Amino acid sequence: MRALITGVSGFVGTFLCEKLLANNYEVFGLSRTQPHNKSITFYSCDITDSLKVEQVIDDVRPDEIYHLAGSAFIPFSYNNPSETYNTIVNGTMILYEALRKLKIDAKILYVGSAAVYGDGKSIPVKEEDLLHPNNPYAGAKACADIISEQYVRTYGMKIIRARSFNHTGPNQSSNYVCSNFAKQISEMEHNDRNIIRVGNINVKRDFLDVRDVVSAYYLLMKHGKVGEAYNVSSNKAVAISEILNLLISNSELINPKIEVDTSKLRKNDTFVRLGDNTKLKVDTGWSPVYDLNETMKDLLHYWREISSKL
Ligand SMILES: C[C@H]1O[C@H](OP(=O)(O)OP(=O)(O)OC[C@H]2O[C@@H](n3cnc4c(=O)[nH]c(N)nc43)[C@H](O)[C@@H]2O)[C@@H](O)[C@@H](O)C1=O
Repeated sequence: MRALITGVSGFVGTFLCEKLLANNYEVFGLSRTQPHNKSITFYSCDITDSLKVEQVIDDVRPDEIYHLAGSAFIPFSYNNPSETYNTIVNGTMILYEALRKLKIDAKILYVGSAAVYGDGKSIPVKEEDLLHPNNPYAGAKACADIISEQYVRTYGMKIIRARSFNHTGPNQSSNYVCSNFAKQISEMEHNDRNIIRVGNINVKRDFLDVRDVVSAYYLLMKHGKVGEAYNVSSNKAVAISEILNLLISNSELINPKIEVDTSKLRKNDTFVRLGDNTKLKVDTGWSPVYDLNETMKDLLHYWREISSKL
């Protein structure tokens, strides 16, 4: 089986690559930056470069495509809406058009985001709920989600949509909340600083371990229904303050000070993001195996290794 991962060098792409290799796939990857795994065939390519994307698809002729490429950090999108829409919306169109033009009938997992729901009316949100994007990233993901459905209905392309909720784990960029706190804490274990800088820690998020997320993508590709959207979520909402407490309780810190850094506060931050994962479980048999405390321990371990080398 030949699988192409767009955005292969990113946080999730790296874990997905390992998962597919472990399942005897021939893995091909496309990204702007070099991948961690050297045993794949890698193409240095920007997803918005239509000519190059077409060449890659023609060369690889994949059976499966996991479409992960595109920026994922919501605050970046506030100041860079055009770039965000370009990589996510245009990038998705370029991929689908290359496949259509070359008549390649690959199965595709479009990796979208739960951010598309915004502050939805129902909690937990279900796939049939309306999309209410409240930032450029969420708007772009909503557009690409709709384009994906349209390409199934119009051209019969075999696209399954994932709507992924927050995820974390070792190797994640410190842009994201869990990784940011774990990094600060691991550094504080080695220096005299006693203040953790935070944004809004009253909001609630539905977190999965990245390793459970890639298992969901693997199973969705196998058993997900073409044309359908699936929440990839834990079904549990946790306050960011609870995440912080969990990390502190697994650390050597005693009563660190928590200080709000106003530059980390966001306009229109979604208050509660919680997803119903029944459809994913029923259609694919997926079930998460990592509990949040285990994930936080692994994340702390990852940052301690880095801090100890500084
Ligand atoms: C589903 C969705 O999930 C992710 O988007 P996100 O929810 O914005 O993720 P995050 O880790 O940046 O923030 C989570 C929450 O935590 C609050 N928060 C408090 N204090 C800090 C803090 O110090 N840093 C950060 N980053 N956030 C903080 C922050 O205000 C926000 O409410 C992406 O993967 C995205 O690609 C995606 O698709």
